[in-house]
Amino acid sequence: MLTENTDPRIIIALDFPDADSALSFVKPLDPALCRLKVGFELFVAAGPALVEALQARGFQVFLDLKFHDIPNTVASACRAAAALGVWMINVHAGGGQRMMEAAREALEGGVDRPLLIAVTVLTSMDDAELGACGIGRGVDAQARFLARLTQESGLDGVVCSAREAAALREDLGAAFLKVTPGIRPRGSEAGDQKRIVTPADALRDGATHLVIGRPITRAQDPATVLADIHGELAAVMEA
Ligand SMILES: O=C(O)c1cc(=O)[nH]c(=O)n1[C@@H]1O[C@H](COP(=O)(O)O)[C@@H](O)[C@H]1O
Repeated sequence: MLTENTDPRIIIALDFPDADSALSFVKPLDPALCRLKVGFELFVAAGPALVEALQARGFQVFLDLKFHDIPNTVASACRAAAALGVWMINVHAGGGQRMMEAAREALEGGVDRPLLIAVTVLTSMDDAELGACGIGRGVDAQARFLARLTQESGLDGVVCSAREAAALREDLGAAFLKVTPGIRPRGSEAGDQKRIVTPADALRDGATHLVIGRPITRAQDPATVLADIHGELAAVMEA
């Protein structure tokens, strides 16, 4: 049997409308082979009870609520998220250094505190879209800039595209987490993602965790797609 008991680097994005569909989806999945990401849609619909139900089934949960507000509000939200016993939480790096430091300080001293990471530039954006928001330096430079700010604020890592992972490994080291959505196995549809990368290339370029949603959640046989991706990653690690 395929196992990766220590630190499954694949995080499945559970973008489902309600608890029942999420729980029936995870039934055939092995918690040794993946973690689960609960985002806005599912958390708004199903709340902390769903997070607890997933944890009771043995899964570690990344609560992806991308907090972005004044420092005091974000710190309180992070404290509330940590109380759920989740594995990872996130904020937007664009909230600034004081906001990120407040988030980190809110988690200090907790037993088994969640990992805290910050979103740099969304993987759905390209240079043109970023430029239209008034940021003309381009996606690569902006992601590097915000990742450095995140490290200086004392966080554990960033959410970025795997396209930026190699540069961030160079800038900030291999241990700084690079959690990469926009992963697309060869032949799967990009959807709304602009900066996509295959699982093998992401790992090769220094992604520490791969967030994968629709290519697994919309597959006919999700457990087989997950096993195939593990096979692709194992080949990179053995090479
Ligand atoms: O923070 C995230 O997880 C995130 C950041 C980002 O820049 N891009 C991004 O796609 N995500 C999330 O990653 C998941 C990607 O899902 P798929 O595009 O279906 O693989 C979604 O749940 C997004 O909310």
